[in-house]
Amino acid sequence: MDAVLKSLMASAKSEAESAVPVNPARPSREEAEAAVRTLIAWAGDDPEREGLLDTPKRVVRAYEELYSGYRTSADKILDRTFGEIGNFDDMVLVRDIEFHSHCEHHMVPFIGKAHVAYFPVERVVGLSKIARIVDIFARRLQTQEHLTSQILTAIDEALKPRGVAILVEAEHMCMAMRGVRKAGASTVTTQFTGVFRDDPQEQVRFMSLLRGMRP
Ligand SMILES: Nc1nc2c(ncn2[C@@H]2O[C@H](COP(=O)(O)OP(=O)(O)OP(=O)(O)O)[C@@H](O)[C@H]2O)c(=O)[nH]1
Ligand SMILES: [Zn+2]
Repeated sequence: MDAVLKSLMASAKSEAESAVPVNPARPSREEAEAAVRTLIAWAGDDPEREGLLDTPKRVVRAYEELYSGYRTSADKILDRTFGEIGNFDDMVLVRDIEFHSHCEHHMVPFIGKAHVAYFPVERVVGLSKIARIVDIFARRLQTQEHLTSQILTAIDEALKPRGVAILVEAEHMCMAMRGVRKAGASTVTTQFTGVFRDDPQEQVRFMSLLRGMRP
């Protein structure tokens, strides 16, 4: 295997875990565009025809956005917290955080919603930051399980709350558009820490709040 590719793969692995992803072996934009031209030709079309001439540029720009999570640190997002919460010591739940990610097996989208709850200790984080954390990890190559645990761990480590609960539901296009072709099948993953893990009653409350009071 080519050395650049090898080091790319090694750094991509460490990036997925680290707070500030760094990839010293990142290919140039021109190399990325050339790779898109190769894939177009391999699919069977002519990359030189008019309609496809600008496509490699567009695809690389789209990748910049879809995979922007490799260049953002979850720690930075969560480092601003607010202390004026009075006597509040109960669950904060952010429901229905929609996300788009790409499965690391086929690089096709999986699309769904994340629901995240935590029990703050003295300080809370801005609600939008929970959604930003979901986006950071969603905008990487993922499995749904890894996405679920990365979001949970980032919140758990940064806020040190009494507990974190997460439920992710998604439809995987690799199952809908190709392979087994089961459109409409959804995958649900959950993970709990602290009081959510230790107290089944809190898991029940989390699940009922997810279902309850829908507009
Ligand atoms: N656990 C898990 N599996 C996933 C996820 N996204 C895709 N997959 C599965 O990854 C598996 C890859 O299986 P392979 O047998 O290596 O690849 P494949 O021959 O393309 O598999 P098929 O999709 O069954 O055609 C498939 O079963 C996918 O459904 C995910 O987020 N989590
Ligand atoms: Zn897949």
